[in-house]
Amino acid sequence: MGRAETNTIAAPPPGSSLRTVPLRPLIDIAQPRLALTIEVEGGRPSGRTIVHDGDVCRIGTHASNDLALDDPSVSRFHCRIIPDPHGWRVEDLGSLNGTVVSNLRVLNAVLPVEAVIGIGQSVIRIRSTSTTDKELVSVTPQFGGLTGTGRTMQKLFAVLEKVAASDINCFINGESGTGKELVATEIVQRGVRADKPFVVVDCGAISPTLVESELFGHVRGAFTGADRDRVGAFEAADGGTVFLDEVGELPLAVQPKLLRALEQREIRRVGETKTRKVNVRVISATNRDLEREVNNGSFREDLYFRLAVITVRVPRLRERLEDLPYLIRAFITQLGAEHSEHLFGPDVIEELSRHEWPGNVRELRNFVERSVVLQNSRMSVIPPPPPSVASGARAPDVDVTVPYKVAKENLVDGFERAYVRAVLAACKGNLTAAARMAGIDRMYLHRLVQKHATRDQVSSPVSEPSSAQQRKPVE
Ligand SMILES: Nc1ncnc2c1ncn2[C@@H]1O[C@H](COP(=O)(O)OP(=O)(O)OP(=O)(O)O)[C@@H](O)[C@H]1O
Repeated sequence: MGRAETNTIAAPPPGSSLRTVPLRPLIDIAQPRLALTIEVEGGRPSGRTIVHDGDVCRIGTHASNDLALDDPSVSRFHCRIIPDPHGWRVEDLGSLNGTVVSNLRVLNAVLPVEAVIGIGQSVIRIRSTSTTDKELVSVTPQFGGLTGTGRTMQKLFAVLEKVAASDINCFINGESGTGKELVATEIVQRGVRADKPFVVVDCGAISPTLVESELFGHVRGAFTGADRDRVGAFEAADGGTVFLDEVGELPLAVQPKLLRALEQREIRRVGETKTRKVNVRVISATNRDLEREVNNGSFREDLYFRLAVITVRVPRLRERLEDLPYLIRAFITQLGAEHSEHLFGPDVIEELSRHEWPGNVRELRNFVERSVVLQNSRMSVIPPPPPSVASGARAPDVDVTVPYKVAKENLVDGFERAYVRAVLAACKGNLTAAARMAGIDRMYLHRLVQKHATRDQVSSPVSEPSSAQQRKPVE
């Protein structure tokens, strides 16, 4: 099992299976390293060099970047360089003047070991290496409810330990199903506010007109249907923590009010003039690219910095395939299905490591559950992912003879109907499983189903286990 004990490679080593993975694996602590030499900065010759160890390297004019450039033609958050199974990848963040590699403007490109990139009037030479002090250290694959053995997850656990010990606002970024909510829960449970209220608000599952009331409450008569006073999430969590899930969905109109709550530590219920003091820690998460949204003006920069005093990035499952056997073992234990370990032999792990996992750990968990139930772990039993998880979705056709608002409503309507139908079909009509797969609140999915009357059209029987939902918008 020697090869199973290092995980600088992405895929689980050949021959690994649940029976053969060590309980305390070893990781190679050598870090990927970038040397960035700024040859030209804002049109002027420079020559300064910075060395960046580890994860994502962010470049732009804002001081919070790993490489902050003095160049007015560079965007605040211009691009980032990300470690990737093929080396390093440069990703443009919707910058105004673009990112150029080998005379080509690129949105997303894998870099050679040595590359020159042009952004604005700056030129940066990038060389990738890795730190030389290789050493193998033993790691615990578990951090509370989070399983992860690879270098990225072990680094994440170390960061979470520090974030939990502090009381600052924290922003969690990662694709859907990577474990952001679990990360938030670990931070809270290990922090000083562990025994205080923890209120979850799923900003993506609330109608935009109701978000303000969900966050800050309202008084009777504030709007049609407000027939009694209502406490919002911030008041309900006083002394504790508010978790703003899908914070990227927060309407622009509500953003200044959230900023005020964070800066002044006071809120105002909708329909009321007096303010109320609150003492709340805010943890927020999104699978959207907030730096890109700041660049294009759909998310306020000042709010972003208030929320993201520290940013925690949760890696995609694809970036940490060495964790597959450990995750599967954890899910099997949670299911009490140890008798099904035989379903995940080396050939199955090998097959799973070739899958893209667009739904990340949630998709893997669903797969393990289904495999245990069906006693079949072949990939062919995985239904195709619902439409939203495809990242490179094609831009829709637009009809400019229809007013913008109507065209948008029609489009959203069609998307909702298609999504609900696909996710229910994928989960054989099980509403709770479908809500979990879609990453939305079950009640919200239920409302969508009613709105589009889609459930009747799903051929499989609908089952609704009575298990309580873990995540609800505040009541
Ligand atoms: N590292 C992990 N170890 C064990 N289980 C995990 C891990 N990451 C995610 N999961 C499981 O995967 C599922 C999805 O996790 P979670 O809801 O935290 O993801 P998320 O990133 O918040 O998703 P979304 O953005 O769609 O809300 C949950 O069942 C969770 O328990």
